[in-house]
Amino acid sequence: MALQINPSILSADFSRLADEAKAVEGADWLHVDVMDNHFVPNLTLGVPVVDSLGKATETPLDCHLMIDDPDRWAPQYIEAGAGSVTFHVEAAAAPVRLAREIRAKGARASMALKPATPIEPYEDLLPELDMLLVMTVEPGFGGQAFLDIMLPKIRRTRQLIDKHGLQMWLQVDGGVSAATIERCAEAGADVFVAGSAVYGADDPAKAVQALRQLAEKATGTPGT
Ligand SMILES: O=C(CO)[C@@H](O)[C@H](O)COP(=O)(O)O
Repeated sequence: MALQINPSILSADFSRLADEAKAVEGADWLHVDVMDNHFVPNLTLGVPVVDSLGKATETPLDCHLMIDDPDRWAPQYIEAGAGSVTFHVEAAAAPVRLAREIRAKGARASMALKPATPIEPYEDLLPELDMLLVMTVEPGFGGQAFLDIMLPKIRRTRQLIDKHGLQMWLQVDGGVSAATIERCAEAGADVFVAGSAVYGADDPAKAVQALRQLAEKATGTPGT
């Protein structure tokens, strides 16, 4: 299991996005939070910004769609350069069809669960996915406190992935920091999104390295 750290640009300075993306080169993916002010009560960015960001950095883009109607919009994010597209199961009309379409267009297909959405009803969908995202805050804003009560869901998701012998990744997002990443890693997460813990640090690249070391220490696993 390779551990990955994905800085979230939600906590970056939006007036200098290209520089902020370059500041974390060496991270595995750049996490891009797309919010529409309908699925979540916040508005961030859309397809044209993803298109520009992809041209400004070598780091692949991990686009997290916190939007209504991802079935309609996801393909446009792939065309704009996203290497991984996460849709929320609570918003998707046809999650299996959407995951297959994302893969067919050449991106990694990922599905997210809000804190109150259980994993168990979606066990049979796991083989259709390259990553499952367990939200560890209510989606919508950076800088929120990590929800400890999500640790059992992370553990149960890891057990289901292993039970089916899948190679898919298990991502956590929200409140991930030096204080919480080890618990997430011990519970079985292998992809860690961190916004304020990276962009709130004096040196974002060093913060990425420090988080990686903590996750590796917790699992005894070398990262990528
Ligand atoms: O999706 C979201 C919030 O909805 C996240 O990606 C946040 O951007 C993470 O920020 P921190 O909690 O790490 O500050």
